[in-house]
Amino acid sequence: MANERKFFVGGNWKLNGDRQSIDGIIQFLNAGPLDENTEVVVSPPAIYLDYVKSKLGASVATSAQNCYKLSKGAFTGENSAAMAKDVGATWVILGHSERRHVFGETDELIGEKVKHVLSEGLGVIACIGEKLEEREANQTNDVVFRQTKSIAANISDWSRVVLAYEPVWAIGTGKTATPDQAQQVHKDLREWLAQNVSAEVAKACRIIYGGSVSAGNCRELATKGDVDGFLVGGASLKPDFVQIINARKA
Ligand SMILES: O=C[C@H](O)COP(=O)(O)O
Repeated sequence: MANERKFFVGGNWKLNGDRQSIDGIIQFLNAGPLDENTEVVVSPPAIYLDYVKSKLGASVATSAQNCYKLSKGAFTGENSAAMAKDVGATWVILGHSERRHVFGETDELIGEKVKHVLSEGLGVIACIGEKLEEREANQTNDVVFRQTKSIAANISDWSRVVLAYEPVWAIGTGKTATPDQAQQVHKDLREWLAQNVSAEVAKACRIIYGGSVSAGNCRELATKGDVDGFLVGGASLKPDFVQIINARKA
């Protein structure tokens, strides 16, 4: 069933890239061609945000991979949304599973960051997702609803939020959720939004999938009615990313 949500594809480069490899990524992105019906965002390491923005064509936006909950101060090693905005970024990824599980970020801190980033005028790609043991214990919805609840409590403007469902067991493992598994969670999340936020937000909010998305599996995933795009890790560093951006193109 067609809907009015614009397909959204983000490339999360994680802790990868140097000027030489980044030049290669910029080259294939600028060459495209990229489906104009897809909103495209790339998220380089913060150190390269300015460089990437200065070289990319205007149709691709940039995002920070994280930021602190305040705009400045004595917080050695952190970056802020204000700084990302200053170098042209329009989005920040928050709550990525690596932030949650490698760096110990809590639902509470992620909620505070969501609130802060929106107050700075940027968009938020808010990530949620269950671990393998949680899925096996039938706790997937409990986990993603709990994570979404603490994000939702801090959202002042849903038009600047994209929800990224990324099952932890599928990230970087080559083990993708099946299109039906992804669709089921996305549908359940949309129902949660309808019941806990509003029918309008549930209808308009993009819910994107992340976890071993590739040129080979993106088209089938993209046929699912509640899959509104992707957050891509490893494959966003390769020319395959163009095929993923174009997953809905005939
Ligand atoms: O943010 C992206 C996700 O962590 C997915 O990464 P991946 O495509 O390498 O599995």
